[in-house]
Amino acid sequence: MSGTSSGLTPPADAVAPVRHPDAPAPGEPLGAHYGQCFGCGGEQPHGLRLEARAGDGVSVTAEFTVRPAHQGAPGLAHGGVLATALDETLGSLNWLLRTIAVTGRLETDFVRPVPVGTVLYLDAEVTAVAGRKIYSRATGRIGGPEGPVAVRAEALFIEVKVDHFTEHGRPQEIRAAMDDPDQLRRVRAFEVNP
Ligand SMILES: CCCCCCCCCCCCCC(=O)SCCNC(=O)CCNC(=O)[C@H](O)C(C)(C)COP(=O)(O)OP(=O)(O)OC[C@H]1O[C@@H](n2cnc3c(N)ncnc32)[C@H](O)[C@@H]1OP(=O)(O)O
Repeated sequence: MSGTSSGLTPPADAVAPVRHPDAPAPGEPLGAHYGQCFGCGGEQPHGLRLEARAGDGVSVTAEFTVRPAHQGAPGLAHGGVLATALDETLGSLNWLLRTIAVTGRLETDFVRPVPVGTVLYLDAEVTAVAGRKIYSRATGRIGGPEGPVAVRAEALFIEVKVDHFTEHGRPQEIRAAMDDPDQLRRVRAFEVNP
C-alpha cells in the first residue's frame, strides 16, 4: 500500500524542473559532495558509499551495495539505511539544478527485504519545482536495474543558502570541507545557487 501525503503534492503554480546548463552530462559520475558524508563519502568506514551518475533531464541513477554494517534483522538491510540511500540519491538531484537544498519531507515504501550483499539500483527524478520547494521521487530495485522494486520514496527538498550549514554545522567540519583539496567537492558543497 502507498499514497502521497498532501505535503508532497506540488501546488498548482509548480513548474517543470530545469536542468542547469553546467550540470554533468548524462552518464557522468557525480562524485561525493563531502568525504565524511554517511551517504556518499569515501572517508566514512561504515557509510553507504553510494555512487550516483547524472541521467537525462533532472534525473540520476545510483548504486549502493548493502554491507554487514548496514543490517537491521540478521542478514537484511536496516530500513533506515535504505531510507538513507533514497535520501542521498534524491539529494544528489539538486546538483543538476545547481541548488543547495535539504530534505524537508521523505516518505518511503519498503516493498521487499534487501539482503546483505545485494546491490540496490536506484533512480530518481525531480518532478516539479515551486519557489524553494523541490519535489522528487526515487525507486530502488534489486537483482539489476530493471529488477523488482524493493523501496521507493517521494520527497520534498527545500532550497537553503550556504548559511544553513555555517549557522547550524560545527565550525571544524565546515572549515575542513572549505579546505577540501578536491575542487569539485568544494564547489558542490559551497556554490550558492546563481
Ligand atoms: C557545508 C555546506 C555543505 C552543503 C552540501 C550540500 C547538502 C547536501 C546534503 C545531502 C544529504 C542528503 C539530504 C539530507 O539528508 S539533508 C539533512 C536532513 N534535513 C534537514 O536537516 C533539514 C532540517 N529542516 C530545516 O532546516 C528546515 O525545516 C527547512 C530548511 C527544511 C525549512 O525551513 P525554512 O524556515 O527555510 O522554510 P519554511 O519552514 O518557511 O518552509 C518553506 C516551505 O517549505 C514547506 N515545508 C517545509 N518543510 C516541510 C515539510 N516537512 N513538509 C511539507 N512542506 C514543508 C513550508 O510549508 C513552506 O511552504 P510555503 O509556505 O512556502 O508554500
